[in-house]
Amino acid sequence: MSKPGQPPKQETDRLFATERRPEDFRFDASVARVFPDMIRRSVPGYTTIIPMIEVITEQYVQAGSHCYDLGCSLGASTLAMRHGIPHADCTLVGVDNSEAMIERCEHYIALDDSELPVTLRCEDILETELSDASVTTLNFTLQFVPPDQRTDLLTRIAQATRPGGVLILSEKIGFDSDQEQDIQTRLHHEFKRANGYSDLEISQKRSAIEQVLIPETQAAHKKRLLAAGFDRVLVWYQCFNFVSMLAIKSH
Ligand SMILES: Nc1ncnc2c1ncn2[C@@H]1O[C@H](C[S@+](CC[C@H]([NH3+])C(=O)[O-])CC(=O)[O-])[C@@H](O)[C@H]1O
Ligand SMILES: O=C(O)C(=O)Cc1ccccc1
Repeated sequence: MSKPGQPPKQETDRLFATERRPEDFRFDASVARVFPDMIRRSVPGYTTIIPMIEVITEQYVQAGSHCYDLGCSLGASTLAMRHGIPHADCTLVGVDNSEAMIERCEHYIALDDSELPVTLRCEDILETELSDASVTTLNFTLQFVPPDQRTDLLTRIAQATRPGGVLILSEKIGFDSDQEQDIQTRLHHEFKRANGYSDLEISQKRSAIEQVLIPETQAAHKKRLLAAGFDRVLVWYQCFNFVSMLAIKSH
């Protein structure tokens, strides 16, 4: 790994460029090494969503509260939250169960010049302790949690959230209409092609994530967020089949 003060070495994502045996996608060391390049070239809107997480955090963070970034990977959303928190008495916690991600994330946090302390936990977000929260982020993480465990997690988040607090939830979504599903999937694949991915890379990645990234419709997400204890849910961003929602707990 890199020395303190130096950024971890980042590589271009070529993980699916040559023929591989079919295997489920995992957040291991080879993914962590290419992750900034992979997510920027694969998720339409990611480069807009990250700076907006700072703006939303600034709007909803409360003095003396806890802020959580669940599934923080290398800390892009964690750092956006950090820059949006003006209170020195807030606690910011990043959680990810991939050791390779957390290890590299520590370096990025150390290189950032904000003074707010960040606690990183290498833990399962289904088990991590949550309390007294004002802003929680699930930036493209819930999609990797098995669907039958999503309600429990969102209920725990809602219960831990103060009145007036929020959850920022970004997800790859699915559509009820097969026609819309086909159009949005095609546009997403065109986005990847425009970013230099080949047809082989697109199709091998698609097979690798099929069993681990389970999209749901926007309606299913809204319904679950309300059932979990949030009072208002709105979509603040959509690009093709990728959306970001804001779930708000009333005062
Ligand atoms: N049960 C779990 N417990 C803990 N971590 C988990 C779990 N399941 C998945 N993860 C972690 O969630 C992260 C999802 S990536 C988030 C991007 C980041 N938010 C960003 O804004 O750059 C999104 C993507 O790759 O599409 C990975 O680091 C997993 O290890
Ligand atoms: O690459 C894709 O096709 C995606 O749907 C997004 C993605 C981004 C990073 C890891 C897994 C999935």
